[in-house]
Amino acid sequence: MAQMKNVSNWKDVESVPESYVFPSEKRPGVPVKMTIPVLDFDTHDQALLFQKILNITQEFRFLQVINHGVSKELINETMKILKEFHAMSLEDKERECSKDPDKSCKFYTSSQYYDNEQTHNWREALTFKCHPLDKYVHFWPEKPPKFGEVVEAYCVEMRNFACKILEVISEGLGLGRDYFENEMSENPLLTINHYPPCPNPSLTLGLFPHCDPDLITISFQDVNGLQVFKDGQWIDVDPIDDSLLINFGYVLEVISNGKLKATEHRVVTNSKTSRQSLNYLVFPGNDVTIEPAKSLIDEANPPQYRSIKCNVFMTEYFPMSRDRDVVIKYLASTNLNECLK
Ligand SMILES: O=C(O)CCC(=O)C(=O)O
Ligand SMILES: [Fe+2]
Repeated sequence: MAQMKNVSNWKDVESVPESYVFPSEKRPGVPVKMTIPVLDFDTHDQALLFQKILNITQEFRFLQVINHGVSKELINETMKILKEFHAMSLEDKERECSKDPDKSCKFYTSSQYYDNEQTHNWREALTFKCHPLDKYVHFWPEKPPKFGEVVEAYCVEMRNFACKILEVISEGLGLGRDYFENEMSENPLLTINHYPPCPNPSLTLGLFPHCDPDLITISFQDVNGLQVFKDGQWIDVDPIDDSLLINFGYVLEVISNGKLKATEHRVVTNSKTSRQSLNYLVFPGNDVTIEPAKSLIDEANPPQYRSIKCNVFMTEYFPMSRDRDVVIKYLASTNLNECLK
């Protein structure tokens, strides 16, 4: 059965297995092309930077950032080592990711809820906690050689960049410089998605539509496939060289009381080449209460979302339908049973 799950072993499969065929209304269709403006991060004018972030995300939902300060060589090396990881045998990958009984490092096909999915995603993923590094690195894969060295350096750079952009956002929202420091961003996760070539991309999705359940996600992709939902249409987010992509998650939407909305996105497959994305997801600590920031609330701006403990949201988000309307209703409502139906 494990072999059946592993799409990367399906190089010789000529047709898509039935459990990976999405119902017709959810299939990719024809995407719309649109150029997402580029955000140059190399500036000292933080207020202007925030204004640009607001303008771009309100219209295009994703930020495409250049001059982000993360070394191009390090990104390339990280991509290379992770491609080597994904090229290993299923047995090796599973063994390398099973060192922590608390599962801070996992390898899986489709999603972590494979057995409960109606349709599977055409992907496999490696995900692990990465802060503080010395708490988690010994649970990471040790193969291929240099995995730890390269990925540790990448996580340090990602954390630096995440702190910078969160500082711009918190200042811009009027929350002060350090609102997202410490426990608000203490639980980052690196997820590496691998999407093997698919014999019939018109029937499948690499990843179903969803918004991330975090503060922000910083991603790198070298092959097209990511799409964003905008004004009722799916738009291709084609990467430009060396840029990092940023999207907002539900936690930021709640804290900003809806000023910064979580971005609905999905991934389509292709028949020619495999695709890999590096995704650095910034989560608060488990015990943090997620709620609209008090300073953003007054009579004219009542809270749009309720207070919820981060670990409660995470436990209930993953088994929930990923439909944005369902999750928003859950976050806005006080009646849990009603939402989880
Ligand atoms: O693979 C991608 O480009 C996006 C991945 C993604 O959306 C996720 O892992 O949450
Ligand atoms: Fe995502």
